[in-house]
Order: sequence, then C-alpha cells, then structure tokens
Amino acid sequence: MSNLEVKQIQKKFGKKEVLKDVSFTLEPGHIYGLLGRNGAGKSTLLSIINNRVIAKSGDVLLGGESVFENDQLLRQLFLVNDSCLSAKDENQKIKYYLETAETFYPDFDREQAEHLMSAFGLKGKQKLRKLSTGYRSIFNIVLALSMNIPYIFLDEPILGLDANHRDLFYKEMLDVFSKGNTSFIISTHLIEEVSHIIDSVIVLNNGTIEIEDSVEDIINKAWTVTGSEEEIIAVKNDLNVVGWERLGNQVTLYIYGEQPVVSDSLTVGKTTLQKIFIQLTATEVA
Ligand SMILES: Nc1ncnc2c1ncn2[C@@H]1O[C@H](COP(=O)(O)OP(=O)(O)OP(=O)(O)O)[C@@H](O)[C@H]1O
Repeated sequence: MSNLEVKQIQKKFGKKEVLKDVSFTLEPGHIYGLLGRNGAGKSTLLSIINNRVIAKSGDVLLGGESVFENDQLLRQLFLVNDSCLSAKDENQKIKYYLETAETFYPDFDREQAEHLMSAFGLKGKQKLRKLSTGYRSIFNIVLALSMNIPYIFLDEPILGLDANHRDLFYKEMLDVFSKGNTSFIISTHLIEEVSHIIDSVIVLNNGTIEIEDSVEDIINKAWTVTGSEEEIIAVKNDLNVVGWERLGNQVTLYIYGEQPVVSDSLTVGKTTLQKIFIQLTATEVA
C-alpha cells in the first residue's frame, strides 16, 4: 500500500473560498478522524479526493501518481456518503448494488457483505429507496467494510444509527482494519465516541489543516490550568492559551503545547480530545 498525498487543494463555491490550501498525507495502517466545524469543508474535501467534485487547483497522489483521471488508482479509494449511489438508481434492490460493487471492485468481498447484512439485519431483497435513514447508513457501512481496498473514506457514517448498531459498526470496522489491507478516514462530529477508534486526527479549520497529529500526541499536548480569575490573569500571557471557560468563580484556561509550569495555587490538569478540539476551532466558520 502507498501513501495518499493531498496537495494544495483549493476550492471556491461562487465567491466563497471553502478550501484555501489543504495539504496532508495519509499513510497505510491508520484510522484517521477528519474533524471540523459545520461548514468547514470536510464533505467537499472528501468529494474532491475521490474525484466527485473538481478542485480549483491542487492534486491527490497515490504512490506519487495523480488519481484524477486514473480509474485504476481511483479504485483504490472509495468515499461512502449519502450520494455514493446516483439517485436515479435507488429503485433497485440491495443485492443489485452489491453485484455492481463486485463488478467495479474486483476485491469486493461478497461473503463479508453477506456477513455484515446478517449482523445488521439488512436483506438483499430490500429496495434502497425504502430504507430508513439508519438502514441507509447501514447499507453504506456494508459497502465500505466489504470493499477490501487501501483507503475508505466515511462521511458521517453513523448518521441515524442506534447505540447497538454504532457499537457493531465500530467492532466490524476494527475487525476489517486488523486484517491490514485498509486505512479508514472518518469524518464525524461524534468526537468522544470515535476517539477510542481513531489513532490520528486531521482538523480542518478556516480552509486549511490546523492539526495533523496522532491522537496520543494531541492528548499529550492538551492541558488545563484552573484557578481564581485574578491568578489566571496573572499567568495567562506566559502560556499558549487556546481557549478558556468560567465555572462559578473558577476560570479554566485550555493550553495546547508543553506542560504548563505555574504556582501551586493553580491546578494543572488534562483534557479530552473533544474539549481541546472545541477550543482550537472556536471561531465561527459558516
Ligand atoms: N455544491 C455547493 N454549492 C455551493 N456551496 C456549497 C456546495 N457544497 C458545499 N458548499 C458550501 O461549502 C461549505 C463547506 O461545506 P461542506 O459540506 O463541505 O462542509 P462540512 O465540513 O462537511 O459541513 P458539515 O459538518 O456541516 O457537514 C459550506 O459553506 C457549504 O454551504
């Protein structure tokens, strides 16, 4: 498996510059979380990488070669989202789409698809257009986890899934991941829920990549300093503060970087991936 390099992607809708200059590299053997506020451009970026939306400029390279206009390379990637099947086809039965997937993706694992359908309670004779929101997500998950290709992109994969089905999805995805043939890139707002599944994070903010790091490193760099307002004001300029919060008469600073060195009267603590993400992306984007 080769690296997938996303290089200097720019995209405008009308006058709105959604992606200003987006570059990052995906490596085999990872589960990435693509995080960003509503309207940050995650879906647009995933569609561009998978050649479903055309960028103003930039490139996507697999093993050093551009994937655009290269069907063979494009078949090493797959984006599962609400529009991965064209609307006009929705009258068909589920088994039709599985057969189509087998035609286009020679490594598509039909046995795995049948296993997943039985685990999630989806039947081949059901028509796509009659599925509930949750079962449409399940159908997309069945496709994604049976593809058997190097890079699978999932845009909000758990939309409408109940807690049992979400757990089942994570378990089945980890099973596929453990076989070593596929890296996953998941775009979602359920950060706490996926924080135990993903190992790396890409944060899209203000049209560029704000963070590209392992979950472990981000958590290691995420600190809080809590104390009275007076004490906090006295130290805040010496720290790399990315946000703050008041609770009663206590103020908490969110710090991103080295462990803060402060007086004993202040409390230094750790924080979660979700909290630090909220602080790092606090400015309105949409
Ligand atoms: N086809 C389009 N025409 C015009 N504007 C668009 C189009 N697609 C997306 N946009 C705009 O581009 C911006 C980014 O949208 P996008 O759906 O990529 O963001 P997102 O990060 O996936 O958002 P969310 O988390 O809310 O799903 C938004 O302001 C959106 O309105």
